[in-house]
Amino acid sequence: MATLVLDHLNKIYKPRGRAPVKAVDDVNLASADGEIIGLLGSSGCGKTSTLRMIAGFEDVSSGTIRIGEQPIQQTAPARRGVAMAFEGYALYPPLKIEDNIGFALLRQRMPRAEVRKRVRDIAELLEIQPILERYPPTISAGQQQRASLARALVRRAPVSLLDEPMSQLEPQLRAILRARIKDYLAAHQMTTVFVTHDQTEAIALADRIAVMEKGVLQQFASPAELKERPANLFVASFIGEPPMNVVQAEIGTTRGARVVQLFDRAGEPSFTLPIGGLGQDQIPLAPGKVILGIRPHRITLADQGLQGRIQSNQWLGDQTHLLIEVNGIPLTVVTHRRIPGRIGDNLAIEIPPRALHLFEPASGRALLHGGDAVRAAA
Ligand SMILES: Nc1ncnc2c1ncn2[C@@H]1O[C@H](COP(=O)(O)OP(=O)(O)OP(=O)(O)O)[C@@H](O)[C@H]1O
Repeated sequence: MATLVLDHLNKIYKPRGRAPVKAVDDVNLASADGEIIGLLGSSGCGKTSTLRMIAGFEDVSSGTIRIGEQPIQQTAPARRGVAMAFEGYALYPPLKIEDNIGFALLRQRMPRAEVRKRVRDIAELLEIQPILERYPPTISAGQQQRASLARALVRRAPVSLLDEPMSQLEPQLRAILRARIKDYLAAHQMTTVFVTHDQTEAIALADRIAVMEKGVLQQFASPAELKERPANLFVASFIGEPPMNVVQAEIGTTRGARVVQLFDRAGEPSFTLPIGGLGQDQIPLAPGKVILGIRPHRITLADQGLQGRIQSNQWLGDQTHLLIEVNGIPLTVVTHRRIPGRIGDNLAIEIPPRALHLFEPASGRALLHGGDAVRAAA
């Protein structure tokens, strides 16, 4: 167990004959001891480059990486106290899976019997006991991936790095292993960074998630915080399934009361929502254009309220996803009830103040989270 710190970390690739690529842009991040961190973002956002710099397989362009108090970017990969599970597995073909997994422990001169026990235990956890006697080229991609993961986890290194550790596994097995891996990491207090582009995986496994986009760390926070208090419109739209509703809007006043005026896709004024209680004391909300975010789960169905028309209605077994058009604005709504309405039927909704998130149009920066303002006013 150790802390991991990334301090103004940058990676610029300079491919021959092509323009330089800034893959990692001034990333700052500090883990707690034994913390599990998910690096989450879409393809090409710099997750793997960050992981490979920590492991020592990629040079740092500038900035510092520290494990504990120790800067490590000049230290050889094998001496960093880092164990990595590679996306491409990187198993040694001439060694049996058991020997692949135990290799680093034997090199540390751990007694053979102890290595064997540790390897057997991790193999059981990852359900690969039946292939321990086999060689890498003779097993499936999913088995190779679990062998590679076992080889990293068995070491209980100060820092473990896992690159898309379960991408080859079917969803059911992935969900089971996720829970077991989380237990294992917590039991051994293993500081871990794992890369994923799957937000369900990030939310299930991580204590905190670092959301990256275009090499820039957008927010580093707990899953709940990312949902309730997204730092900007990118995080707000990226985290949450189905994604947040995003509507052009304007803060104004109607008959002395503060409201947010929503606009439809053609830029025509649609309906207004009262926001009298939000941010009244702090007054962070000057009149003017904003982007309004509304989480689908926070919209409620009501007997009376905003009148809408159903555009789609899907029951997914445990929740209903509705698309409801309210005066030219389509809104996704999620409810855990089964809703009988058909396409074209009328349905009324309510959008409580705590459902609202307001963002600055130019920068996307969050201005106000309705939940915070409602809590502050209570
Ligand atoms: N060796 C390289 N030379 C030049 N550019 C590179 C190199 N490796 C990565 N890049 C570029 O750097 C950026 C970040 O790549 P990186 O692999 O870190 O992203 P990622 O988030 O891990 O993506 P993915 O999820 O697809 O693996 C991308 O634009 C990529 O094309």
